[in-house]
Amino acid sequence: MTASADSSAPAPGRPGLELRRLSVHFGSVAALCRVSAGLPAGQITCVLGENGSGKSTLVAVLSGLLRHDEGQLLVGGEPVRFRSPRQARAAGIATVWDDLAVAPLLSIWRNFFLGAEPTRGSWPLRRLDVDRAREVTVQAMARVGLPHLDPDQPASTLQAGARQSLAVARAMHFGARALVIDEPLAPLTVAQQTLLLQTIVAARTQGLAVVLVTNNPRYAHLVGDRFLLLAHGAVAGSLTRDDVDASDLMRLMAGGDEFSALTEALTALHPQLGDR
Ligand SMILES: Nc1ncnc2c1ncn2[C@@H]1O[C@H](COP(=O)(O)OP(=O)(O)OP(=O)(O)O)[C@@H](O)[C@H]1O
Repeated sequence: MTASADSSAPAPGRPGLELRRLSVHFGSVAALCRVSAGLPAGQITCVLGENGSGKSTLVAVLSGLLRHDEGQLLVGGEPVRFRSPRQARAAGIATVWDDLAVAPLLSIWRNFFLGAEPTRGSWPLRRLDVDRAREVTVQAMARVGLPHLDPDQPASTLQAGARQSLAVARAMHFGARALVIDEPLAPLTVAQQTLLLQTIVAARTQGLAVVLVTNNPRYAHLVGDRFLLLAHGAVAGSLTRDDVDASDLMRLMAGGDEFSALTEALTALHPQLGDR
């Protein structure tokens, strides 16, 4: 499997997420200002923008760390306002953080289940089904591009990229409807990036709504189906893969006036686009 976008039809999934005129303020600063966007199931939506454009704020809202103060976040068509990350997870939104919370000394399979281990037998003789846990972990990791993994290795032996894959495999196994990935800040090797992209594509193929926050347009263009461009907390463009190529995205990301001018030019070229 390559890291390029997979054109095969995604598996039918549950409805994705939608933002409707969603705003978040910090005092007088509008970190997000009336942002409307669909984040559909079975598609990878890349959120792009300069520093301070509102990307982290969007991740915080989706993952339940921050509450929006105006507008709506719809999950499967239902408006929600999360009070905690636990509520976001319960609604099926899995967030993969850069500084991923893995328990480094625990085995990979322990990290995979973290409190949801399979058991066998019935009470009072119920006990952990370690063989099953190992088997499920190996299968789930293979689905995201890491076959033949030793599930007994400590999670600390996984490299960056593979640690994100573990979190994604876990989210897919436990039935998440959406996956939010904040691009790793640490530089990844080409192999690590390829693995992460494979993992993201696997989640899309399983029908999850994938939201990938990145500063890297080339990276985004490799896998993205849709591109949500933020500038100063507002939507500066909402484009599909057919509307832009990698160099358009790169120029859009170049910043400042060029960013706005090119967004306007692209929007004019595609009158059906704009603030969707
Ligand atoms: N806790 C906060 N208190 C006050 N202002 C904040 C807070 N968090 C973010 N902001 C402001 O909200 C705006 C959006 O910030 P945000 O961190 O979401 O942008 P970003 O696109 O993620 O930037 P970066 O790529 O640098 O992380 C910025 O103007 C920022 O200064």
